[in-house]
Amino acid sequence: MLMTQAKRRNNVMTLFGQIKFPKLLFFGGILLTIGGVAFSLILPLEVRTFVDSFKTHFSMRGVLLIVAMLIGSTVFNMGGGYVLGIAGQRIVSQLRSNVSAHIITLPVPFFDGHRSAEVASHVSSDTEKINDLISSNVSTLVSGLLLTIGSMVILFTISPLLTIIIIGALGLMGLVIAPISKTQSGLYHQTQDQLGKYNADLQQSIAEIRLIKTSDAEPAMIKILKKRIHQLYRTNLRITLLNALIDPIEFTILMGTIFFVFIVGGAMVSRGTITIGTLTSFLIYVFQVLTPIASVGATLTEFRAANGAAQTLTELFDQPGEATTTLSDDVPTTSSAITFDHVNFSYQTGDGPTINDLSLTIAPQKTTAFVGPSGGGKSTILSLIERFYHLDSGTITYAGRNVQDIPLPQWRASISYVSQETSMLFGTIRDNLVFGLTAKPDDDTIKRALQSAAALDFVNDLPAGLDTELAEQAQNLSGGQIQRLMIARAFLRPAPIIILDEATASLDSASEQSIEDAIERLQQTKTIIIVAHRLATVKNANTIFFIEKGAVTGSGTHQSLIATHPLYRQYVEEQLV
Ligand SMILES: Nc1ncnc2c1ncn2[C@@H]1O[C@H](COP(=O)(O)OP(=O)(O)OP(=O)(O)O)[C@@H](O)[C@H]1O
Repeated sequence: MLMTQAKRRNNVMTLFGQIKFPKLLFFGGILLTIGGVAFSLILPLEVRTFVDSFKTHFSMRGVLLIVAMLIGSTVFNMGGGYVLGIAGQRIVSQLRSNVSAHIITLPVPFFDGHRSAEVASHVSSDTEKINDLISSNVSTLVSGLLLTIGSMVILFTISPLLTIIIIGALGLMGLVIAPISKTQSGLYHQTQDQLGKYNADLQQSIAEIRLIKTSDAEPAMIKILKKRIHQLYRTNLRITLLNALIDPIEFTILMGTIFFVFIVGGAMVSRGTITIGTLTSFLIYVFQVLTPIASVGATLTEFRAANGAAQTLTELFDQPGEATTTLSDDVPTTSSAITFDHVNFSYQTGDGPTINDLSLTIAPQKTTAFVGPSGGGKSTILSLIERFYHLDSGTITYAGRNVQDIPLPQWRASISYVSQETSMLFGTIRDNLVFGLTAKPDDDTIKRALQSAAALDFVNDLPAGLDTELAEQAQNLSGGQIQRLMIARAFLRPAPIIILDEATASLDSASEQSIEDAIERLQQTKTIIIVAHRLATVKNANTIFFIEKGAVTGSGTHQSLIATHPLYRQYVEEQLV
């Protein structure tokens, strides 16, 4: 299951609360279906008159009336099905767009706890299940229900005894099918989860294909995938078994009932209680009632499948998203100090605190660096500045104002973030450089940013320049080239704070030097925050904080730390800085 807590409620109806329900289309479709049902209900009465007229004459008028009713019922049912289908598509497309938008607003901790491909698989396949339900099954259910009620009323006026036989058959059908359909529903939910896990593993293996090959892990990965496929196969086998049971059971009950009605009805005809026409019309009603009732089992199963799918989607909607107020002009343009005041923070993994009573000030229009042993909490400090996580206690202030009080979009717009991961999207180099910018810069501005990031030369050398399409994960560029593009992207954002998290790790020394020069120029107007393992990258920083176990164990310039911090000095000696 995507989320752990299953709730007792009608998930499909809860899900409809998330959208603007297309009432006009829905009720229009139902009205047309009712029209179709009305024709189907009158038809057997006309057949009765027609059959009974055989004794005296052959009624051509009767034939024409029956044909007209058949056409009427077909046209109305088609119209009803089509209009309800449109309503279904509207609902599903709204659901898809709402759930996609909601996922994008979910906070970072949600993604720490869920595999992205699993979530994506749920969203696409679960909405498809709702689509199946609305576009095909709602009209079947509505017409089946109306036809059954209408037919039963008419049947009762024709022959209460025969009607009781049919009610008995219906009860039997319900008793047999209800438990099967309930089991099927649970199994459908299970397959959705298993499919999600299989998709996640498959996507991960494709994304990490180089790692798999270099680790000689093909057999192990194939084994994992086969295990997932086997689980899915076993669940689907159980569904297949239940499907195989349902149809013959329904057919036997249907045929048995018709045979029984024939016997009892035949006896009534021979005694003269009813006419042959009445028996014929009765049998047509029986078909009309039992056929939808037989498919009610399948429809209910589909409804349960959709309900299972809807459960995952409602749970997804229940996850609170981050505030996404629209960006106003209130974006800070000048730099101010960022101050951590007794900040404590732990990840939800329960591994204890990652940041311990951290107090420090990042000076405006200066370069501040964080260094220290791996796992010490440097990237976490950056995530806290970005407000990816909530603090356990303490405050982070900007210009004396608690950053929690600054609207999130405004705060994020104040920061250009270059992460350790090579974050490039599909599209051209230009698309990637201007990603997220509301005012699209012209080519000259883009080229200046590329120049500052020491990326202009290689972009110019590409066959299509700025319009070069990037492969998945930008595999057609080198690690250093991607990093330079990410830095250029940060330079293009009009943000007063620039965060570089190991952003220059894969650069050659010439590129690194030109980026250091660019940073020095930027520092006149912006606050630069750098995390780096290579001390050569940070030795010119105005302040360096040495972070160990989530706390500052030393701070100052490169020279002062060499003098005061033995571990820093040891790093310097090891790295020959
Ligand atoms: N998303 C996360 N969920 C749970 N724990 C995390 C998460 N990110 C980091 N941690 C843990 O928090 C601790 C600090 O990690 P962090 O990445 O901040 O360290 P770092 O100093 O930046 O390390 P490095 O220099 O290796 O990048 C580590 O123990 C890490 O395992």
